[in-house]
Amino acid sequence: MAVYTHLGAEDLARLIAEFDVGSLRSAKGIAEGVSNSNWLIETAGRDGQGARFILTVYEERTEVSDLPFFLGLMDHLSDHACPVPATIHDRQGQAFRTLDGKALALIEFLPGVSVSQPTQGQARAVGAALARVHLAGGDFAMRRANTLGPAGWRELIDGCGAGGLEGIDPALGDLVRRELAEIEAQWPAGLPSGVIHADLFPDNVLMLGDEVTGLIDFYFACTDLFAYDVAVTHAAWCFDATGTRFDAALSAALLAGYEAVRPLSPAEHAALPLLARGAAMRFLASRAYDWLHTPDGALVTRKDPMAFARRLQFYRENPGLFA
Ligand SMILES: Nc1ncnc2c1ncn2[C@@H]1O[C@H](COP(=O)(O)OP(=O)(O)OP(=O)(O)O)[C@@H](O)[C@H]1O
Ligand SMILES: N[C@@H](CCO)C(=O)O
Repeated sequence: MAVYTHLGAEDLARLIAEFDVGSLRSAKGIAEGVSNSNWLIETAGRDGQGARFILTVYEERTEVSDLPFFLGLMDHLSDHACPVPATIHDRQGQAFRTLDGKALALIEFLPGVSVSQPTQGQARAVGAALARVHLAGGDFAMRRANTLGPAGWRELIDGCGAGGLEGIDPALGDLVRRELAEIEAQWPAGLPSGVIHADLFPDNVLMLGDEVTGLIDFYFACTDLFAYDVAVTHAAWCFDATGTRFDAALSAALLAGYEAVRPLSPAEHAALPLLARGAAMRFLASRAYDWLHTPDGALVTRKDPMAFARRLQFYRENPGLFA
């Protein structure tokens, strides 16, 4: 359950009074999510008709110094007609506050649910929404380096320690070392870049039918290659949860949706096979690290690194996939 911080009723009421959203009516902890603590907040609203918000308390994984980028980007994309929640600024105009040493933000509530078995129509809509984010980020002034690019993957893998990967699966160490070296050596330079989401998994997309109603969780967003973001989204959407079954129809729909809004250049197309191996490596590395470092008895469910080792192998064995 992802509510790591305890906030009493009085704390919450005092906190909500710092925003012009009406008085607190209810607050319920949200079980989904692993990084931060989230509550669904109901208030009287400015007009007394009721209003809903998400309250996020940022835990260790989110650097407070990155919040101006993340929250500024959400506001920017929301202003540019992307389905992204805006942040509610407090009465002093601040996008985030601190309480007991932790940063927190009040965020617009968006309707919709996260799908677990996407349809082609939904994959197409997600591709189009991603392309809109890439275009709308064009005049966002702030930059943030991708801390989970190739150098960050190597750090995570090194952090798994001698024999760590083999403890997860006997063949994992060899696969990762060989792939990491190849991906690093061939990583493309000079492709179009800008603001990317970098973690657009189904659980970070809210949908109603085929409509994308919310893109959330911008806490890995950064400045990097657009085509890498396409590859991340491809790896996240086009396989079953175990990474065993690739769905070619979802893949075609996702890419067609993206290209209907922002066509990929020939160089971006050519780079996709390698970028997809990189995307699989990114989640394999963070999941393997977490797998080995999450204490027994922790409240969060560890995510299976092998689901991305299988994707990595699939991308490696099918370089013609994006042709
Ligand atoms: N703006 C929003 N509108 C509606 N629901 C939201 C919104 N933001 C978050 N949620 C709900 O809260 C849940 C947890 O949010 P989120 O995924 O951002 O948590 P997290 O712990 O930061 O993420 P992660 O698990 O990816 O690290 C989501 O699955 C969604 O149900
Ligand atoms: N979306 C990621 C978690 C955030 O990095 C995963 O499924 O591993």
